[in-house]
Amino acid sequence: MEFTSSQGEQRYAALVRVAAETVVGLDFDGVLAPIVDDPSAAHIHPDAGEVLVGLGAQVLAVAVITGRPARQALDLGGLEEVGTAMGDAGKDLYLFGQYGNERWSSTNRRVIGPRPPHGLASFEGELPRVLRRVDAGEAYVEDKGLAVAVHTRRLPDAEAAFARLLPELEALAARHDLVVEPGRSVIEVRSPGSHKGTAVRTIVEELDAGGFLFAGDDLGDLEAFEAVRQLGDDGMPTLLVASSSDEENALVGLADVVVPGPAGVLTLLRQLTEDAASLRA
Ligand SMILES: O=P(O)(O)OC[C@H]1O[C@H](O[C@H]2O[C@H](CO)[C@@H](O)[C@H](O)[C@H]2O)[C@H](O)[C@@H](O)[C@@H]1O
Repeated sequence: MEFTSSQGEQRYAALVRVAAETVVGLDFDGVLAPIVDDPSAAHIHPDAGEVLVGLGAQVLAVAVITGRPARQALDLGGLEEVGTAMGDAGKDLYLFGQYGNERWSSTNRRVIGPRPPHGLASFEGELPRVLRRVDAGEAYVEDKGLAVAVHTRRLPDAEAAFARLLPELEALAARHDLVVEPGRSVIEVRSPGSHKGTAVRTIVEELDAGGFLFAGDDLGDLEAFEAVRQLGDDGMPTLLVASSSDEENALVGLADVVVPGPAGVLTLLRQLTEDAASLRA
């Protein structure tokens, strides 16, 4: 792992000391699951389950905080099983789906969430015409129940299509009281209000956490980074981890540690597990 400064290294050491009170918050795509062309074909890294269960034994809790619908993340990640194994060891796995709009935990195994926002159905009705108008009629449209994600990754010139689409979708979303969440070759349209920073603050308060690690890779993780940085400014030991890629580096300059993709995230979490166990022994 590559610390971005000596302060980052000190933050890691401080977090190890409070591991038993620490919540580890993890994004899903790009952090636990490698990025693939087809969103429905994403899978959690093969080592993730074992790493998360080992980590769970050393920390207060593990929380997956994702833009995915909670049910989808549970299925693509095998997270029900991970939650069961953590539960057997007396620890909990938490899942915040759709940017904090949905919740699931290994103790309460139901996905809880709101109804779709007013305006989403009419937005979807107008979407095909807008896509065709900017020559993006072939974009993959992911219906997420509470949101819609327009993916450009599989279009011939994904970057140009993204640039043409963003202002159009911002305008259409605004007309339907919705907001856009741009990401890696994706523009998501959803209700305003909730974001990953809200999820971070919620779990800190609920569990009375004494430390926080968050790992992210994309623009949708910025609010979580801001929330964790605020916790750090207020005196809590924290660590911000950027899972790096060639396509998005917005988090790199804000992170304490930069790691190469999901494999790098898991290496760091293994190290944290070992260091926390050694200190406790
Ligand atoms: O918050 P996350 O867990 O990072 O979820 C954000 C979005 O991830 C998914 O899209 C991303 O991953 C796909 C599969 O690797 C990739 O094809 C796409 O280009 C990425 O943007 C997911 O499809 C979205 O619904 C999530 O909101």
